[in-house]
Amino acid sequence: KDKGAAVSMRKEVDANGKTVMKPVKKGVRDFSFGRVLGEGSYSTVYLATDRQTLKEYAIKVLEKKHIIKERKIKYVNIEKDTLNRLTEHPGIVRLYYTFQDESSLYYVLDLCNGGELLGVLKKTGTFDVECTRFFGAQILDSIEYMHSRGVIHRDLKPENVLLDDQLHVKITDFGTARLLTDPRASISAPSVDPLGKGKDEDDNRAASFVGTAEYVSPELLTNKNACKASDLWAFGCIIYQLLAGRPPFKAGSEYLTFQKIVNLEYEFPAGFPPAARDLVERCLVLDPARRLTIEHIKNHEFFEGQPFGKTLWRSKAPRLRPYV
Ligand SMILES: C[C@@H](Nc1nc2c(c3cc(-c4cn[nH]c4)ccc13)C(=O)N=C/C2=C\CC1CC1)C(C)(C)C
Repeated sequence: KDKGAAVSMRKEVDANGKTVMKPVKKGVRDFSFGRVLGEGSYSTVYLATDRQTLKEYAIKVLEKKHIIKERKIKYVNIEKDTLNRLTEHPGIVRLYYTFQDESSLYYVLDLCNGGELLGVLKKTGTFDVECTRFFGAQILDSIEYMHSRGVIHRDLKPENVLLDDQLHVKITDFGTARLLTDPRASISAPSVDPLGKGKDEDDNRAASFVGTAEYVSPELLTNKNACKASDLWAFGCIIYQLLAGRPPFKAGSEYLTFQKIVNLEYEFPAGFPPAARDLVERCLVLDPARRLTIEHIKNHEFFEGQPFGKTLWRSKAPRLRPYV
């Protein structure tokens, strides 16, 4: 049964003549579908307009046949459970409702008109310190919320950071997230797991899943277990990339990229801002237990004077300027 908030109600008379209100389930016919916004490996995201309210949404469509054939049912359920867990934060793309027809599943979500952060970065090449602080603070605030709800994203990268029409951040793509069974579980370092069996509900996925090469944390490559600190490794890679215009670890093949990561082989371009350099160096630490925590990052010199929490999400985006 699809959860998700029913938005409109209708009157019905029940068996003993009493008038009762019933939620009306939205369906495909309630939307007019527009252009394709993005294509995932198992999904297509369309622009869509609600015919009653004329409100615009993004609708992610997943083909049931394809999901079953590719044995991705677990990923689909993880994504939906994650989206249903992460409901009230401005930095997380919001799931309004879901429905299905005989061929597909439909998720009705926030429309992020600014597209992917990677796309915006490619236009200016790099971001200056002010822009990097603005986007970095929002990504960090969103990671803090995810972790507080027992969610590890595991595949954070500029393609998965979307922007709304105020250029505010919306984190997306939770199919590869790891849901901690006990949300209060503070897995700050990978659980020691000598038998490599994995401990929680997604142990076989934990063992098998690896994120996008350039942003994968060393612990995921060495002992297969991602932890909350893995998202902060990715955060360090993203801060580096916003200022440098390219990720810190990039080689001709995935294998060579992995080698650079586990050997911590990267260097800063000349003129890289010193405070940002110090922050990145303290996030890109091989031992997850020694990596900066979210609290430390918020108090780091690079974010000096940067408001977090509600003020952050009300502030206007700075003009996008390259870091020259
Ligand atoms: C990362 C994702 N790309 C995208 N996912 C979403 C978009 C989105 C929008 C544009 C866009 C808008 N204007 N111009 C471009 C380009 C790519 C998008 C959106 O608006 N709302 C929710 C989305 C995703 C929700 C997520 C829970 C599944 C992939 C490539 C996987 C399809």
